[in-house]
Amino acid sequence: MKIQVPASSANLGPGFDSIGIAVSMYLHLIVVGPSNEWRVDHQLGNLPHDRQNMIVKTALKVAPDLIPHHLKVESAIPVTHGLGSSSSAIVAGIELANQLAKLNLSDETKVEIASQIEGHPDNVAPAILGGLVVGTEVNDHFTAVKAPLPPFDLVAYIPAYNLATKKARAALPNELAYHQATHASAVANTLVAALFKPDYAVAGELMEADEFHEGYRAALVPELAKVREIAHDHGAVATYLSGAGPTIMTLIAHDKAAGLIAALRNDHLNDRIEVLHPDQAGVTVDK
Ligand SMILES: Nc1ncnc2c1ncn2[C@@H]1O[C@H](COP(=O)(O)OP(=O)(O)OP(=O)(O)O)[C@@H](O)[C@H]1O
Ligand SMILES: N[C@@H](CCO)C(=O)O
Repeated sequence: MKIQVPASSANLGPGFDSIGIAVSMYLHLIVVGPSNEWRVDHQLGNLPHDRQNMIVKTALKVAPDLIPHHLKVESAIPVTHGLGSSSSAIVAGIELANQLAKLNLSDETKVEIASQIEGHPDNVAPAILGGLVVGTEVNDHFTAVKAPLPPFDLVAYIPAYNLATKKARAALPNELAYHQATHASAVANTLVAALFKPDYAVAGELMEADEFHEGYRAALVPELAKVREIAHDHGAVATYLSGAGPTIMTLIAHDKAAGLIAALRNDHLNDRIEVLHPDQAGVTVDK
């Protein structure tokens, strides 16, 4: 059995902790078979190979009586880079439990469980449902609503350095002044309206008008301003900090992506670049 989970790009500017899009970069979890102990083969650096691995821990949270299995993880999603690697691992763990214990979980239940574990739905909901998703917690449960799929390429500029979500969240203030909070929220509300209409000229402007997090994180990702400036010159829809960073995501028409990449290279922005597409399927299982 093979479980496929997409990476995801959260926030899209002001949609902090609530908006995210699934993208065409994948984690594959291969279930080799039952084993004496949990064993996770992977080439993802220092992550655990035993039951301490986040995928196994999540599966056991959902189905505590699962017998140990030998698993293989093949993932193109860089860890601690703002492409939702932890969410993809959590979603893989939930689906592993779902399949092995035959739980028949609904998408809504998977979103609820994953959001409870991750704390917010912006990465896990698109990783489960696919596409562009807006969600939040209210009255002790999570709600996620799918928006129209943006018809753009997503050019991911992926700096080599890691940026743990914990560190990027520590850069945020504890409080926002009332007038600032209401304005930041109004920008986000209008962005959501534009994404559902859809009106991508309006959405693009609002995606770059975040007041919740990007300003506080700018010093941690110095490339953001430069990439955004070059993207403007090449007709991009918008550039934003993907999740907690350091990946910088640019939404751009397919026929303009190559010109943007050439310009980034010309300006000595030499890090890894991936041209991604929205993933529509979310988590899938190949039995
Ligand atoms: N394939 C994986 N298997 C097991 N654990 C993983 C895997 N990928 C990520 N993790 C766990 O998730 C942690 C990284 O989570 P973190 O939230 O800091 O980064 P991210 O999810 O890549 O970025 P962001 O949330 O900003 O998109 C790792 O340190 C590890 O504990
Ligand atoms: N919304 C989250 C995404 C990473 O978990 C953040 O920006 O911190």
